[in-house]
Amino acid sequence: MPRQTPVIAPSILSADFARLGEDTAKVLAAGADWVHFDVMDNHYVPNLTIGPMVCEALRKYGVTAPIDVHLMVEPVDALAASFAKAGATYITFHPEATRHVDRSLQAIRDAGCKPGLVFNPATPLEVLKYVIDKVDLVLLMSVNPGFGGQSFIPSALAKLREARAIIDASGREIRLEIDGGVKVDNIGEIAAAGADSFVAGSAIFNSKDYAATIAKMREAIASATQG
Ligand SMILES: O=C(CO)[C@H](O)[C@H](O)COP(=O)(O)O
Repeated sequence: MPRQTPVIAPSILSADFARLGEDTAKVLAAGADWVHFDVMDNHYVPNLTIGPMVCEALRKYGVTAPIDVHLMVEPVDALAASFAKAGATYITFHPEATRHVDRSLQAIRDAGCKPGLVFNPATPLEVLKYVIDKVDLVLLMSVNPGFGGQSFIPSALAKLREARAIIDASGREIRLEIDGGVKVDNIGEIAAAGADSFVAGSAIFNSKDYAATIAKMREAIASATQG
């Protein structure tokens, strides 16, 4: 199956929360494809961020791009349902944060969203083989979740190759996303390892020129994967 068109998904965890609508619109106007929306509950991860009301507010502000909600919460189901109502496009969660992974995935699809699973750096991909027909997105964490601005964990490259083989063998169109420490200077090797969707927070929002940074990321992906 041909590789899906690369997607750049800036993590608004690194945006200016005092001007979230404006900063989100600015990064989309600069060429970003999706909005990556990190939800932290100070329980599953040691940090606290934003919930469904903020997702709904971004929709009301005029954001029409896909909103890629990454739930770092436990339990999962009630918040996933609220995010579906709030305008989420993708909703991903960590398999260890829910008792019934298959049921949680199905509930997200039944609510009209695209479901996905997220794997921490030391979490094996084993569960994927049982639910591969129910996921539209596989997200590999290349940092331990909870904070932006951490360094990329190199073992994520081998795990990307492993996930890519599982996805290709499924014959389904499933996106393979990477999150954590993604920068202009490593995004090429990350793409070559099999990722097609790239979350980047600090690399984009801490740069002076969002458009130039996103363009450099796209160039690095293209030169690492074409030919
Ligand atoms: O989920 C996350 C942390 O849990 C963030 O999306 C991720 O770390 C992105 O930030 P950066 O690109 O700065 O590493």
